[in-house]
Amino acid sequence: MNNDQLYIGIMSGTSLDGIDVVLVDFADSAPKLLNALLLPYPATLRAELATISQPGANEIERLGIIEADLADCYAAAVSQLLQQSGVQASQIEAIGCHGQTIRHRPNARQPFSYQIGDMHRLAALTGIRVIGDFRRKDIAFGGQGAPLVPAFHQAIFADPGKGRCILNIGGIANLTLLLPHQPLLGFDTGPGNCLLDNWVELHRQQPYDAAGAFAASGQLLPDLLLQLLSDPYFAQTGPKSTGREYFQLNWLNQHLAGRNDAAADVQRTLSRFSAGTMALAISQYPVADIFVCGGGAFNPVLLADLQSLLPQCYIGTTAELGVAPDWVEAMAFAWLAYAYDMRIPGNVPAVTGARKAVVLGLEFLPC
Ligand SMILES: Nc1ncnc2c1ncn2[C@@H]1O[C@H](COP(=O)(O)OP(=O)(O)OP(=O)(O)O)[C@@H](O)[C@H]1O
Ligand SMILES: CC(=O)N[C@H]1[C@@H]2OC[C@@H](O2)[C@@H](O)[C@@H]1O[C@H](C)C(=O)O
Repeated sequence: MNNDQLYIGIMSGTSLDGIDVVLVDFADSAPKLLNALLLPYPATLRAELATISQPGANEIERLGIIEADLADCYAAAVSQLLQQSGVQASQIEAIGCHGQTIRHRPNARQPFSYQIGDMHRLAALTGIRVIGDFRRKDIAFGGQGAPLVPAFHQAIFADPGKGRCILNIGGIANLTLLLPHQPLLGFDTGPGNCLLDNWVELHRQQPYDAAGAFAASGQLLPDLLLQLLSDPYFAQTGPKSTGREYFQLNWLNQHLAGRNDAAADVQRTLSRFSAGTMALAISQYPVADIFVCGGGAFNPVLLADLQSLLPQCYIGTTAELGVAPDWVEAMAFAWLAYAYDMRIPGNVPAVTGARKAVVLGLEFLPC
């Protein structure tokens, strides 16, 4: 008899670097990560996604094509994962697929968050049931629709003895506060890598600042730093969430207007700024240990800035808790699919601001 409870999680985040896909077994009380891979986006699709993430012409026509292209890429990632795992599609209970966020407007007159990718097509191509559309139900119940990973972080990373923070540094950074005898909390702190990526792409034609080398070559600009930190988002208390459509080059250029700084100095300052916004948020809570996940875990300049601002905290990565930082978010979406099947609520009202905890997601069948 086979007691496996195999789920696939697919995350394609705000950095637009590609598709993280993981195979997870939920048969035991601790979820087991069996296999994982990153499929980079083809350059043309990445460019299309970056364009459609901002208002532009002919959007509906372009969207239809991009949704199908995305499903094809997700299906290719699933196929590679199954092949390298020696597992058949028929052995998988379901795929939990986040989709690609192209707009997140939780505070609009009519709030919405839009994740694209044709989930019907993904189900048809893989022959596997897909659970998608995780954010809109939380918004329907008055929530921000994000962040959604705190419930999963609590399920696998909670420590009954010590105040723990799980800090995901993706394009946008979000944290989960696992504090003994206190309710689960979490929110988006603001930019993680997104402005660093934008700036290094503009000035060095690189998709990201590998190991923070460009930032390390510059000098901190304290007046610019103070100005960036004055954005009202950072003074707001949670529930709160944000997106790349807000923290992007236009936002930065407004702050740089009338200045003539060296590009490396701006990069140095952006690193300290991202770390500063995270440190400001964490310092409000009794946190002893911080475990970082997401691509920011591979930026030693960013992590050193964070450590210098929070000298009282231990800072490590989730690898120390048994999950490599690259795969935590995709695992969370495998878990959300599992939670859908088990009728476990995926949102946390104290985190998103929703009126109630609800089972998240929508099912797409391959038959
Ligand atoms: N070796 C490295 N050096 C510096 N930065 C890195 C390195 N590897 C990854 N990164 C950063 O991590 C980013 C990717 O992170 P990640 O995949 O966690 O983001 P995401 O999931 O797309 O975003 P989000 O969590 O906001 O949805 C890259 O764009 C880059 O900025
Ligand atoms: C709208 C959206 O896609 N938000 C993402 C983004 O990336 C990080 C941060 O902003 C977080 O709020 C969220 O992703 C994670 C997976 C979440 O929902 O918990």
